[in-house]
Amino acid sequence: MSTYILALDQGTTSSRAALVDKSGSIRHMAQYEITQYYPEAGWVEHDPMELIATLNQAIQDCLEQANIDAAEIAAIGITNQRETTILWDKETGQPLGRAIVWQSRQSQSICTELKANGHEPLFRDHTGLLLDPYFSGTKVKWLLDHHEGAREKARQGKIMFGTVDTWIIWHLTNGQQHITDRSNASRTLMYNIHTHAWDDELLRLLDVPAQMLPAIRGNADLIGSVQKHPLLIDGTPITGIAGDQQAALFGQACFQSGMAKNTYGTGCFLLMNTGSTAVASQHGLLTSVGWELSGQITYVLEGSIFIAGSAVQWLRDGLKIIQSAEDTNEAAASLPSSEGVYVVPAFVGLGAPYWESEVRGAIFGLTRGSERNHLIRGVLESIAYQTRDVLTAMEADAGITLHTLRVDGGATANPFLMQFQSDILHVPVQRAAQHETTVLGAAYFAGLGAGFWKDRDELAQYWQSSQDYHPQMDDQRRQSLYEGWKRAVHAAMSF
Ligand SMILES: Nc1ncnc2c1ncn2[C@@H]1O[C@H](COP(=O)(O)OP(=O)(O)O)[C@@H](O)[C@H]1O
Ligand SMILES: O=P(O)(O)OC[C@H](O)CO
Repeated sequence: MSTYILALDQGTTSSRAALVDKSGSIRHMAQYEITQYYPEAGWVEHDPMELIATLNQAIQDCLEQANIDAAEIAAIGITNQRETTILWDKETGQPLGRAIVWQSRQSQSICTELKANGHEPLFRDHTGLLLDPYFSGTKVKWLLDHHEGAREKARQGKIMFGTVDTWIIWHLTNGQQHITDRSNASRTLMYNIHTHAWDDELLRLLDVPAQMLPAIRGNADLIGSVQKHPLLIDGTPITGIAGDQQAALFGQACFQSGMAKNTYGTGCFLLMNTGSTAVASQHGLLTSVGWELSGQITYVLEGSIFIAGSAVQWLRDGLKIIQSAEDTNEAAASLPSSEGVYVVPAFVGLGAPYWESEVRGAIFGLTRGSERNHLIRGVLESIAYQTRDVLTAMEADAGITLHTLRVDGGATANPFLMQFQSDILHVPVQRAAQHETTVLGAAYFAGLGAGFWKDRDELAQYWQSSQDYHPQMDDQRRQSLYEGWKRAVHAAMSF
């Protein structure tokens, strides 16, 4: 009997596998950390083989915990860190070096040159993105430029490109399927969000051969089936894929236009469902595909914040002023305010809505009385302020006012941060009862594709809030705190 959907989430810091049952609950989950490589300043890389090995370990643990046979898996759903770029040899399956991670800046000079040649408006119009090293396109070009003969081999169809979803599917299907989905494709800088195909004009500018690109599918399509996998049964269907932020939006049941979620992990990713309209941002946000279901495209507006929870990790591992991320709650709450201290955590530049890749982090407002807790509080507040920057831009772009923000991700475990977030936005914040909304979203896509669940209405019933935070701060204080943040950001940018 098929009792579970197996959902795989290959993220920036870890690989997870989860078994989700008919009631939409995660029954078992396992997680393995992956190694981060920093070969040069601003570069971040992963070992593609380790991504697969850790996923397999997680699958094995999950099956053991559940004490089930792999035959009980009805279908598989995949979600992944987006934009991260892998090239591999079609014959041997060997990757060309490491995966270039979304945070990595090694293709900055390619972006600068394309911008200098006036190409940014074209990229922006066709892809909904910007010329920033964040996205896959310039990473692919960089890899082809740095591996001798790779471009020619790619032209001959011997080298393949994939984001992490594509790489996982290649492995699950024993090299039978070279496929991505629209949500991942729409983060590559090579996909046209209006024609819904790879864009030849952009491929020419990037000098990327079309032969190396995967086929594109809808999010709950039958993508392929498992072949010769050490843990899974041959023929198990793969019926869902989505980039992790779109999967989290889906897992949060934000199915209606105007609904939004924010995920507080390594970075923060605020996504709003804009329905069938691709809203072109005038305020530094990105337009991407949320999902395609039954041939219907849903678009999203996205604000990508590069540093959020990773600034908390910096307090722990860099400054060593906390033992664990949880310590930040008590430290911040012990003060009546940050007393004018602002931390701008622009460690890898600033993403939305500023897109300033050269700016670096700064601390403002220190006095002789400033101490550890001010810094900790400043870091947590910076997460909330950056979210307000993005939400303000989003409301202006979409022409709507948000009534509630659904939240998920590791840092939502911090009550101080969640209350401050609600205060600074002046919007209620609802923490999802199922915290693992990303993996859940992948399961939902796969389950819809496999007929495990009937429709989105059924899934919407499973959503619950575990905690609601309501705004308590008076308008004047909110305004003056936020104005201080804006001054701090602009001072950092002009440094
Ligand atoms: N109680 C907490 N307060 C603040 N930040 C936290 C807390 N718990 C975890 N975090 C932060 O959340 C992040 C982990 O969240 P997670 O959703 O697992 O991220 P990712 O999916 O990006 O790996 C870490 O950067 C960590 O510093
Ligand atoms: O793996 P996460 O959760 O840090 O998400 C990474 C994003 O997909 C990058 O765009």
